[in-house]
Amino acid sequence: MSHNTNTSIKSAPIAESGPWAAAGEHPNAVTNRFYTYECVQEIAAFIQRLVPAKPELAIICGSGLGGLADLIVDKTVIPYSEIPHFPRSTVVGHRSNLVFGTFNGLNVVCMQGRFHPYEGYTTAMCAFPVRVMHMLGARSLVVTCAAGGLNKDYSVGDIMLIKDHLNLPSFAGNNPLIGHNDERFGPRFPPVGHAYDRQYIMKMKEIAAKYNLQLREGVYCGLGGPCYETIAEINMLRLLGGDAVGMSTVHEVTLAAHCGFRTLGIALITNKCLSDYNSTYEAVHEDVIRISELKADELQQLIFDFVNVLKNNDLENQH
Ligand SMILES: O=P(O)(O)O[C@H]1O[C@H](CO)[C@@H](O)[C@H]1O
Ligand code: HPA
Repeated sequence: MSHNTNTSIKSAPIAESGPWAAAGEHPNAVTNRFYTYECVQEIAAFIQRLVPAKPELAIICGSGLGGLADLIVDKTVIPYSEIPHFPRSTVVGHRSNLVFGTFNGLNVVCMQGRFHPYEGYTTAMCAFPVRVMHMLGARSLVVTCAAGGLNKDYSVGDIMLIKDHLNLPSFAGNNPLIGHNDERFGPRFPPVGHAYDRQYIMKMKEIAAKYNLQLREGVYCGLGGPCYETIAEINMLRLLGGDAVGMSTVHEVTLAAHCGFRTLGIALITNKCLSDYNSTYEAVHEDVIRISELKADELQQLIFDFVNVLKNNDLENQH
């Protein structure tokens, strides 16, 4: 009896790679769950051979917001599939390219497509490109995402600057920094209370004011997904102080804070989170993409102008 059980486990190494990986059919068929410092170095060296110019700003594009990368000039586009050890984006609205070039005159690296835990990647795998971009030389990060509006004052299409986050997977022991800490990346116990740079937030508000645009400022709740929230969960997140909810960003910003990035987080409110049991509305990804694409120009303009702040070094406490 026990012999048979062992035999069947051996022939289907689920813990290693999953049955789909054995068949080689699933895009997430990855077995390496951790990226060592040496692995990040290998990836950075590979990229540097293709793109010698040092990026100063890293940008991560959220769902439906990848059009920003198309505005980069003198571009080098490296598909994730051509970068050693890189995962692939599998979600509609996320392309799978690392794009280098200049944006408003500044050297940038842009993730045109991100990775989410619900795609089957660990949070460490989802976030590790942040370390690659840091190793390439970037010290400022702009993270964008689509999010549901928990705050009842918010409307669809609002742009929310993220002032803080609730990393809910981390509450359940799912933090990208779990495991061996390589001090070359950052400290074992990193502070994250100021993960979202206050000066960047203030500068972005000033920029928006020039366009008579009122930006929201709030707390982003990061969940694992892929289900949108139940009504009870929406009510709970509101009680916890959440203003917007999504399935990304928090693990990326955690690694960014760990390695010392200054980060600006921008959430586009693509749908309202309704807590009325009589309402028939449900969030759907098609709406998320549609609203993101509708508002992309506005967001791109704000980030374009924000680059002037970085170029002119128009900041205090630059570290
Ligand atoms: O956070 P981004 O990648 O913008 O995407 C958001 O949109 C998807 C749900 O519609 C989820 O992946 C959620 O996190
Ligand atoms: N919930 C979670 N993630 C999201 C949502 C939402 O309502 N909208 C866009 N991404």
